[in-house]
Order: sequence, then structure tokens, then C-alpha cells
Amino acid sequence: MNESIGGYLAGRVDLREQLQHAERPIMLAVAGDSGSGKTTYTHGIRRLIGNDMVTSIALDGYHLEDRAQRRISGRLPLDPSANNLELMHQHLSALRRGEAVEIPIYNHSTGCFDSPQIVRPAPVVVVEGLHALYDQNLPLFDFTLFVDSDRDVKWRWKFERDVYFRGHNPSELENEIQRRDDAYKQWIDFQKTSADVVIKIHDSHLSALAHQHFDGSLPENCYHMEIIVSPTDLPLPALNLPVNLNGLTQLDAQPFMLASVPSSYWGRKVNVIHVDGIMPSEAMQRLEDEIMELTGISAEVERRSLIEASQNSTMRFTQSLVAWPFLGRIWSLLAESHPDGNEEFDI
Ligand SMILES: Nc1ncnc2c1ncn2[C@@H]1O[C@H](COP(=O)(O)OP(=O)(O)OP(=O)(O)O)[C@@H](O)[C@H]1O
Ligand SMILES: O=C(CO)[C@H](O)[C@H](O)COP(=O)(O)O
Repeated sequence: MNESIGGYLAGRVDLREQLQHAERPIMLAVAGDSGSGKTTYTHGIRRLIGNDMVTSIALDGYHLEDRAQRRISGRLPLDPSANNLELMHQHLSALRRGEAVEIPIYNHSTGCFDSPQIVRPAPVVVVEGLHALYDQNLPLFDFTLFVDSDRDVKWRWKFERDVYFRGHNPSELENEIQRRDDAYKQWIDFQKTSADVVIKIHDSHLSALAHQHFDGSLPENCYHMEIIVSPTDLPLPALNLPVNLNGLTQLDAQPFMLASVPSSYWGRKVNVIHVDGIMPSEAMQRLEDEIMELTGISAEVERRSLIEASQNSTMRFTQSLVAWPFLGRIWSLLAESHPDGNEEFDI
């Protein structure tokens, strides 16, 4: 497989074209707590492959109770027995076979279930949910992610979003958030041990690295992110990140850190990529251009990049770091079946 991916990429095959002719969809699963950033951190995948190539499924539709029923029963949605995991598995299996499925929909604005919706799988299916990486589902996925935000960060995001956009009562939410801590440890957290990539998000560490006094200024939404990836020997193409070294010594130098640390994580060898501060936006743009060049979807992507220009460059960088090993997995699946990249592939 490793030799063939080089030949495959050398053939400069249009990734989108190949995915459209695939026998079955590529299945990506993202697990993590509510408000941890699952949708946010898979955004790079949508951006770099094209939204039209991706179907997203939220597993919240498989809750057995709506918000009002949960208020009475006292059950939390994190409890696996409060979800129809069997139906979820059947539906995910059908999607993997490329079949359309009528999936249940939970509406967070109303706290009620909407009518089920027919979902036809696009070439890439992104499955997001609390229990996405439960054992029975793992064989269905080609790539798995777990988003592991620090408690304080996660609850800050969740509280703000749930109160302003999901109509939650602040004091009820405060109560629920306390109760969710133990449930998270019991039923959700362990899924990180089987994920291909784990994203950890903490408040920025940069000021702690300063001598005597931190003199920089960090924007409000500045985080220290760790991307934990299993090292690969896939001969993926070089990706260059041009950083202007001169910029590091200028008066207006912005605080930024990038580090790669080989480590162990739950008995596995991993590389931990640390990102913190403000990534220079030209460097980010050049990196995205390189990825776009490789995936051959530039026109499509450029249009969307404009729409997303408001996102900060460090966030986009992290999204690309998450998307890159996923693209590597797709390339290796394609190469495995058709090293010359010319025929319909059968994965
Ligand atoms: N890096 C970030 N900076 C600022 N806000 C963020 C960041 N990541 C996520 N958020 C905010 O946190 C909230 C939750 O993020 P997101 O929707 O990605 O989480 P989720 O895990 O998909 O949530 P759920 O499963 O509950 O729908 C959003 O309002 C989002 O804007
Ligand atoms: O853990 C969750 C997954 O997102 C939500 O709390 C669950 O889906 C219920 O939603 P809501 O709190 O909006 O009623």
C-alpha cells in the first residue's frame, strides 16, 4: 500500500472525481461531548473536500427522550441507555453500504424531535455524536476523531451557545452541567482511546512561557490545541509552512507556537502537535493553497474560503491539521485499490 500511494499521487488524480465514483462512501466519525467543538474542528474537511461532497449526520436524533421528557426522567443524553444505539448502528451500516436512510432528527432549538429525514450518503459521510465511537460502530468507520476540550473551555462554549441559540434556561443548564461531569467520565471520555486523531483544547499557555511578564496580546478566542496523531509511514507529499523568521524579531511580533512531541498515549505511539497563539495568516493561506493544489479542488474551495475569512487563522490551521491525516487515509484507500488512479475504486 505504501508504495502505491506515491504512484497514486504522482498520477495527480482528481480526488473529488475519484470519490464520486467510489463504490461506497468514506465514513468519518467524530465523538466528543456536547459543545466540545466537533462541528467546528471538522470544518477543514468540509472546506478542503467541498461541502457538496459531504453528508453530515448528527446522532442526537437517536436520543430516546426529548428535553421535556428528560426533565421528568432525570436521565442524561450521555447515558447510552437513553439512546437507540441499535437503530443507530443499523442506519450507519446502511449508509456505509451507500443506501439512503430515514434518520431521526432532534431539534435543539425546540428541544423536540422533528420529522425524520431521508439522507442519501454523499461520497464522504461525517457522523458526529456523543457515542459515535462505541465499539459496535468502529468497524464501520474509515477514520475516527475525538474532540477532548478542557472542562472549562467546553462549558463556556456550551453555556453561551445553549442559552443564546438553543433556548436553555441558564440556571437549569448550570445544574445539568454539574451532573454531566461524572456521566462524561463514565460514558463518553473512554472513546478517545480508539480514535485515529484526538484534539485537545485548553486555554492558551503562551503567557506562562513568558519571562517575568507576558507582554504580548492574545485575542479572546485563543487556545492551546493539541492534535494527537498516530505517526504514519505513508509517503504523503511534502506540505510547506512558510514562516517569515524576520517576523519573529520585529517589534510587532505576534505570539505563536508550533511544536511536535513524540509521545505515548494510552499505550500507543503518537505525535502530539501543539499549536498556540496567532498563526501568521499568510502562512496559513499558503498552506491551504498547497493542500488545495494537491486535492485539485481550488476553485470550489477558494469561494468558500472567502465566506470563512472571519475565522481566525490558528483555527483554520488546526482544521487543516485535522483534515490532512484524513486526506492521507482517503489517498491510501484509493491507492490500495487502484494504484494508477484511473479506474473506479472498490474500497
Ligand atoms: N476554537 C473555538 N473558538 C471559539 N468558539 C468555539 C471554538 N470551537 C468551538 N467554539 C464554539 O463552541 C460551540 C460548540 O462548538 P461545536 O458546535 O463545534 O460543538 P459540537 O461538539 O459540534 O456541539 P454539539 O454536539 O452539542 O452540537 C459553538 O458555538 C462554537 O462557536
Ligand atoms: O449532549 C447533547 C449532545 O449534543 C445534548 O445535550 C443533547 O443532544 C440534548 O440536546 P439539548 O440539550 O439541546 O436538549
